[in-house]
Amino acid sequence: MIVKVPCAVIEREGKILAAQRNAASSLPLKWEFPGGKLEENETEEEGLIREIREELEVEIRIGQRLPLSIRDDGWREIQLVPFVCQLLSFDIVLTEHEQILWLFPHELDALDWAEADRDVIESYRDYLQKQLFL
Ligand SMILES: Nc1nc2c([nH]c(=O)n2[C@H]2C[C@H](O)[C@@H](COP(=O)(O)OP(=O)(O)OP(=O)(O)O)O2)c(=O)[nH]1
Repeated sequence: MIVKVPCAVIEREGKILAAQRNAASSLPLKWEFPGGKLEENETEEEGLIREIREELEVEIRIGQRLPLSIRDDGWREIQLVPFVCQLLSFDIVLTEHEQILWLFPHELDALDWAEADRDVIESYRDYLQKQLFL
């Protein structure tokens, strides 16, 4: 079974939003990019906008799609689909996460990320590097 999970690399003033999963979830207290599994007949973008509304109660604008990061759970393959995003509203309310942090790209490594997210961080840094030469 393949499970697609769009997630948001949300940028603001050069920092990125990192979110800590709650203690009762799968991957308890691991850090992740907010997002979640798609519902039936949803596009990746629709699902991501819905999940961010549910989890953070804010609106986003979706930008560049980054490469998939795949994690094999044994019984399912999680395909993390990261998108670089901007906030369109700013009053974040946490409904599911333990906490969030805004960190500069070089600070991200210090957190205990969900395994699949390490590749996302790498892809994001590659993306930033390319932006410099546009
Ligand atoms: N949203 C999100 N999920 C991630 C990331 N990295 C990562 O391995 N995952 C995993 C955790 C979950 O197993 C799945 C996302 O599922 P979800 O957020 O919609 O719901 P869930 O905790 O109820 O999922 P589940 O494992 O209980 O099925 O993807 C990430 O950066 N963001």
